[in-house]
Amino acid sequence: MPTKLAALSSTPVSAPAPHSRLADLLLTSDPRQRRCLTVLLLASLVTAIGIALCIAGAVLDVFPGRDVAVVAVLAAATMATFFVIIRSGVNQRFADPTLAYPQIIAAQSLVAAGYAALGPVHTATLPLLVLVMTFGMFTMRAAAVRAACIYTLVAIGAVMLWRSRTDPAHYPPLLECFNFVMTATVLAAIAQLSNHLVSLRARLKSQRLALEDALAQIRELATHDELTGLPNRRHMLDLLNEHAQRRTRGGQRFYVGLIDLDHFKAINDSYGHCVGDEALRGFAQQAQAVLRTTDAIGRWGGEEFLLILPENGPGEPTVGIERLRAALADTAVSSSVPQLRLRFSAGLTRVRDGEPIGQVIERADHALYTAKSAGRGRAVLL
Ligand SMILES: Nc1nc2c(ncn2[C@@H]2O[C@H](COP(=O)(O)OP(=O)(O)OP(=O)(O)O)[C@@H](O)[C@H]2O)c(=O)[nH]1
Repeated sequence: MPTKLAALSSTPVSAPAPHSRLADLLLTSDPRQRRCLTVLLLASLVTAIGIALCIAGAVLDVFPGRDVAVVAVLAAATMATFFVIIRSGVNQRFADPTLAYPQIIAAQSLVAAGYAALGPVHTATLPLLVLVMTFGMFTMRAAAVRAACIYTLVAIGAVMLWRSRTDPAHYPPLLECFNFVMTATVLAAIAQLSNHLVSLRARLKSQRLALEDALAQIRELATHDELTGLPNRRHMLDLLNEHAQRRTRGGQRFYVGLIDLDHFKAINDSYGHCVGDEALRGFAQQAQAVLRTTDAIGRWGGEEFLLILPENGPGEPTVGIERLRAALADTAVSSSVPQLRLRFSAGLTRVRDGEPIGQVIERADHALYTAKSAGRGRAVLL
């Protein structure tokens, strides 16, 4: 399309700070991977604190150190494995790259193992079951949260039953029954809450999409003419200023042109306003098809259009305009009035270095007036 004149400014990009380089190295620069790894690191921090407490408990002889050490090593190995899988990008091969479900299942299995190993202080692990499910609630589907809750209940129930039989001194059966019922109640509440959370997430997502749509529409309306779809006057002024600024930094020279459709009032008067609108759309389509992709055309107002034509080596700037004139002589711009042909006059001028844009437009307008006075259907270069 000949409306694309944007060239990237050469703003220097500053080097990232050392801490951000370290964060990129550890967590990658991909925002999604980063989110997964950040959650995993948070879970690892909780695990590390748990392991530190276990070491302290074992040193103080609060519970048997050997079993707890096995669970601690397993926990550290599990976290490290998930970190490697996500950091290396292997997780991208799975349907859910967050790996939330396998992580939750692994974490709950470790908590259940910790429950079995911690003897006299085993109930301290129960809040961890809730914490792990809370991690899952924010990312998993409601069905996956339900399945994870059921798995957790079965795993912890089996451990409670096993330990109340093998070590009733530290796992009194009655206390275990109480723990089991309480755990089941909390997990059921979490499963229920996750339903609300999922519908809330869905609502937020659809609101975000609607907002993005509205924003895109507003942006389009602010910069484009509704009838022809061409850039509007304000956008063309922005493009003109961009070109002028680029020129001061050694960019291309350029011409500015004004096109005015000839006897357009007569089209409206003879065939009606709708045909007039159709003709304006037809003109815009032809102009976009015929002009160079480096040229820009926008609706300046009514039946007047503004052109920006970068100078690509020696040659007449009117070549593109004459190509457009020839194309319009051959093209029907209204389906209801197929014999209707558009003619136009054009005024062109070369932008002088450092010249205010208003002055350039005034000169182009003067050139256009000269073309009109000279009998229309022509281009004048001033
Ligand atoms: N259908 C339609 N007509 C428009 C629109 N904007 C401006 N016009 C019409 O364009 C016509 C311009 O008329 P004039 O300024 O007299 O120009 P002209 O008839 O083209 O005559 P010359 O420019 O001297 O050749 C007016 O009748 C406006 O109503 C539009 O969006 N749609």
